[in-house]
Amino acid sequence: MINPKRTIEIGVYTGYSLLATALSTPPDAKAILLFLITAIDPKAEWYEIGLPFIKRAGVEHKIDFIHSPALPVLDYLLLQEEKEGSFDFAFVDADKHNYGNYHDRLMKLVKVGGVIIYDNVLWGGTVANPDGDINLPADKKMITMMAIEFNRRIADDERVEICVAPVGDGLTICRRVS
Ligand SMILES: C[S@@+](CC[C@H](N)C(=O)[O-])C[C@H]1O[C@@H](n2cnc3c(N)ncnc32)[C@H](O)[C@@H]1O
Repeated sequence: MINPKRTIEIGVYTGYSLLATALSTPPDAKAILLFLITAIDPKAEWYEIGLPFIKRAGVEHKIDFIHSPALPVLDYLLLQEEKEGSFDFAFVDADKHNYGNYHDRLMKLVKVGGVIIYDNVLWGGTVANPDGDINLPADKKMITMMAIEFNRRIADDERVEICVAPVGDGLTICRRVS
């Protein structure tokens, strides 16, 4: 849809969504031999499990895997003026309590017209009825409340147009419009 060339992946795990992104970057990306996808996760051992499949798919050269929590990496990218507005796409599927912090940074890193997707925004459906399951453990309930707050915040953010896709655990597709 947006023909992404430079992308950010926050939360890699074994690289399932990363591989999908890598396969969807344009074929000419291969010719210019640049790292196109900045993929960030503090657990390198999980990425290494998926890496053979990424190699087999012939897209490893497109990926700059950064073994770190995402926030300091995003802040480092923002120190480089040329990185502002330089990304076409970001996929966020990591620690839920930082989604708001990621949004603040990604709104500077992703260009106007670019897309950010946030995963797990429905949090098992609990966002629709946070008091519905009294057996929900406290840590899960806390994430429910964070997801509600994040969803409200994104809905009120005039810099983006959003669409919540009720697939899987809920994806918010967010297009930067200003
Ligand atoms: C649900 S998994 C990601 C799944 C992946 N997107 C996929 O489709 O296979 C969440 C990942 O977020 C990572 N994570 C947790 N805290 C993080 C942080 N502060 N910064 C970046 N990644 C983080 C975890 O290590 C884990 O690999």
